[in-house]
Amino acid sequence: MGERASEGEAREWGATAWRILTAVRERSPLIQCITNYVSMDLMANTLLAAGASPAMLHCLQEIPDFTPHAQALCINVGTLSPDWIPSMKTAAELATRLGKPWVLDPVAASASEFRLRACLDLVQLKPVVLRGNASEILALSNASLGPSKGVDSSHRSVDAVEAAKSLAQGSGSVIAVSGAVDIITDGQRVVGVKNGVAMLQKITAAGCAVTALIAAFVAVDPLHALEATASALSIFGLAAEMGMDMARGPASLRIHLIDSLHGLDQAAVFSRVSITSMS
Ligand SMILES: Nc1ncnc2c1ncn2[C@@H]1O[C@H](COP(=O)(O)OP(=O)(O)O)[C@@H](O)[C@H]1O
Ligand SMILES: Cc1ncsc1CCOP(=O)(O)O
Ligand SMILES: [Mg+2]
Repeated sequence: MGERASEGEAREWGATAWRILTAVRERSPLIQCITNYVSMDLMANTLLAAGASPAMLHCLQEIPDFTPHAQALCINVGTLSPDWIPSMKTAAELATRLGKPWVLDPVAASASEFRLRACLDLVQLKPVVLRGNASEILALSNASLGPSKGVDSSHRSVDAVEAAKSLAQGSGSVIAVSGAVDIITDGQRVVGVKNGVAMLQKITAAGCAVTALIAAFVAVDPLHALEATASALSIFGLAAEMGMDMARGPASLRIHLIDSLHGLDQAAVFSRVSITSMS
């Protein structure tokens, strides 16, 4: 796989990421999040810092009234229990029926048969994008439980490229595998994102937060889900890189990441977005 971006390609990706971030800031899309208890705060603050409008609504009775008003939906199974599943499925079905993009985060998909089954059922409901770590993508692609470290990955993203392509081809979703290099594929094209810092792994719900950011980016550019996904991962990683310059550890990185995302300017995006075609 050739991974060197030409200068022209790098410039184009910078322009794409900036265009989509600007659209999020200008249009402030409403993002409905059905997400785990751990992630609610960081996810909502990440969306706000990017310019989007978060709503953490997961009550089944509210979905028919509320989901039609959202520009995108983010479903995350992190603290799953059986009573959450009807809300997730109803919202996903409604979003798909209304032509609204929805995004799935299959947290700890390989932790149990119950969770794996729920994630595979949700994949059937056609998320526009599915973002997980390498262990989660491998479990879904093989439809089997693997070695599980719970919510953290025990695999490298680069070792899940073929699994991601096969899952994308089987599901019709764009698949993103996060890690040191984020891999994004629609089953044909493969793109890599190098922005980010290793210390993100020490902030709980960093993955959940970037999945919600993907939902915001896809909300304003639903026809280019792969580009929107790569851009969101790159912008989040870049905010982390800039936040890291001021951070003293994971707790302060969490704060500086949000500040950097809020303040991100065109010069930084054009010069530091690192997205390359890998196929
Ligand atoms: N080793 C790393 N170096 C740089 N960025 C990383 C690294 N590992 C994860 N990230 C970034 O951290 C964020 C969360 O990814 P990840 O830790 O894989 O998700 P999860 O928390 O769901 O397991 C992503 O933006 C990803 O790019
Ligand atoms: C620790 C934990 N336990 C259940 S959900 C959750 C948060 C996981 O967040 P992420 O996948 O972004 O690390
Ligand atoms: Mg996760």
